[in-house]
Amino acid sequence: MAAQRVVEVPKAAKQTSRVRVAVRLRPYMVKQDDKGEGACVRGLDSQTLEIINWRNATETLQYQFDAFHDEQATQQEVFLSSVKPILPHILKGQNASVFAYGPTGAGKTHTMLGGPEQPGVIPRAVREVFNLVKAKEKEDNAWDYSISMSYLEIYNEKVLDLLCPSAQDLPIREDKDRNILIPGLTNTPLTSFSDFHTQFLPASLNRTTASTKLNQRSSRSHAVLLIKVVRTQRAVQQRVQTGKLYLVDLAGSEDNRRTGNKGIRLKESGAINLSLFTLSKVVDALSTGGGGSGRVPYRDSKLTRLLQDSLGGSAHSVMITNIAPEYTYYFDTYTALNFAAKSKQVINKPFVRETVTTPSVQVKRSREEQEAVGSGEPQKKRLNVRKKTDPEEPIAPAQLHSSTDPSVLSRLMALEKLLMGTPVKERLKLHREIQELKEKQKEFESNAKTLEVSGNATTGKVTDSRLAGDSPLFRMHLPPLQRKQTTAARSKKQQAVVSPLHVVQLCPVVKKPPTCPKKEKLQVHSELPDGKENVTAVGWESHLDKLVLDQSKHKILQVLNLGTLKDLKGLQQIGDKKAKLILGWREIHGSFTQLEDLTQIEGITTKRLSSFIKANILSTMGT
Ligand SMILES: Nc1ncnc2c1ncn2[C@@H]1O[C@H](COP(=O)(O)OP(=O)(O)OP(=O)(O)O)[C@@H](O)[C@H]1O
Repeated sequence: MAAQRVVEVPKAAKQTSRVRVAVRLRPYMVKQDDKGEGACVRGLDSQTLEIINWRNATETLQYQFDAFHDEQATQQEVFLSSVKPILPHILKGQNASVFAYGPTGAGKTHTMLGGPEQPGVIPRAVREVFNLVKAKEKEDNAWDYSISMSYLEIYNEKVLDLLCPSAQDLPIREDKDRNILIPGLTNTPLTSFSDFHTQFLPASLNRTTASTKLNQRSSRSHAVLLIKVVRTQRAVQQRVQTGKLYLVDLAGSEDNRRTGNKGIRLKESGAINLSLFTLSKVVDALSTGGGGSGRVPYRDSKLTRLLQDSLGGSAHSVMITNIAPEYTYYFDTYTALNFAAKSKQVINKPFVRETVTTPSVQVKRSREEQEAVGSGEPQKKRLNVRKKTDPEEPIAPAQLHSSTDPSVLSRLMALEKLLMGTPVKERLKLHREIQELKEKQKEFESNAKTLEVSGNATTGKVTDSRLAGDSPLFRMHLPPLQRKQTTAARSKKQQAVVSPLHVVQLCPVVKKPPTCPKKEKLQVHSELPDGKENVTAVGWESHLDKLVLDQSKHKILQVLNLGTLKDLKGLQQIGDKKAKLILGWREIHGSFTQLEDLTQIEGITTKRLSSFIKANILSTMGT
């Protein structure tokens, strides 16, 4: 019978570890922004960046992360500051993960993979793992180390083995100790870095990529490289520790109006956006302590299921959010920054994965080993008995790293969304709730400020304008970040800094006449009786600033693609029947690429569509 026991985890290893978040801004690419409007985002220092506030082009929103890498940052700098520090953990039986997140074309693959001239995080990290193992072996010969790799992609919700491309969709399983396993996935032993190179490069070519309007070689899948380090003690009573390093290049979040995706690209895009949406829900749940319900929706997509160990699980995680400076990317950048800010609240609980076996007794192989088909895994007898963790257990509340309470902010954002499509009489109620949340937020900010003053708040997210005068950032005398040739009215207030998710009244920059079109809004009815179309005045859009108009349309599209039945019914001119038809359409076709797709729904003609768009946009303005 096998003798086994889980070794007591050292106290230090039980410490929680926050997901580190770095943001990398890629250089400006003129081609992608023919209008030459300049950058909409820029760095202020090694942790802080600012982006123009879409609600008021004369203001900027400021974010602070663990690291900010500007457009000049080299691959080496990104690696040294954001990735290298977490690697030693995997030699101690802990998990680590690095994943690149961001809109399509913002530089994720460049960061993770790079090229022969500028190798990215993946080759650098693997080389470093070999260096660390070598140094350990020299320092102490009581342990044997072995390194192996697996490489897979998640494409259209299928798990495909990149080291064995003929393999079919692989299942993701969980063993009794809550370890995530992929039976049948190739696990190749590595003897040196050049060995890795030989295996990895051809496998990378198996990854699914295609050309979209925004990126000639756009990754259409999430690529996950797994480097496993197993160390075995040479003593009679063998201790075996297994550490895993996940290096993940996520597919880009996509706005199909801009990617120009159609057909198969559109289907891929639906799968990509769905899994990234689930990822954001997981992060949301983790950063708000399980959203109150204690359930983290890891199982809702293959990506999150696989990353279960890397987010809120047992790993030391680093998320590198890639962003692009061009105006065309503005809303993607804004969304990515808010997602990244949320990820900072996720707390991981690292622990050592160690087993002890008595070699004289025949050892029963663990399920993981049994399932590692053709793995060529180190042949040492070992059991991966891991300390039991419950990935769906309620999460400890996140530490206060920010002057912005994430739960309040999420709720505010959700309310804003709701407000957009709520009939006038119901808005009063929502307004009241928003007021209350604002109060709560104010209170939270003042608490955070007190913490900052006492030197505790070292990694806050957003700088409040009231703190701006004290901030070193404002001693830099940078010229205001403004869109070139903007149609926005100039305000007397220059470079004010606001908390990004404050609910501010959305008032369009009006060209002529200079008033908000409130009256027109009042003529909008909530749902038109069948057959009677409310044909609205021509040219109303010309009164609104294009940025505001685009943002409003984007918001409507978000509700159409992500909203529940209730959210959909909250939209102007959408009743129960149409809301259900929209849900049905989504089931079959995936996401709406543009609002015009609504005409594919029974009963929505072009005229009705324009009436619908107008009603919903104007109702937002009137709040
Ligand atoms: N820091 C950088 N320095 C120089 N070029 C960069 C940088 N980041 C990205 N690029 C270039 O920008 C283009 C798009 O980058 P990349 O393919 O890495 O984007 P991506 O985020 O992986 O996109 P997708 O999600 O569509 O795969 C590439 O030509 C890449 O070489």
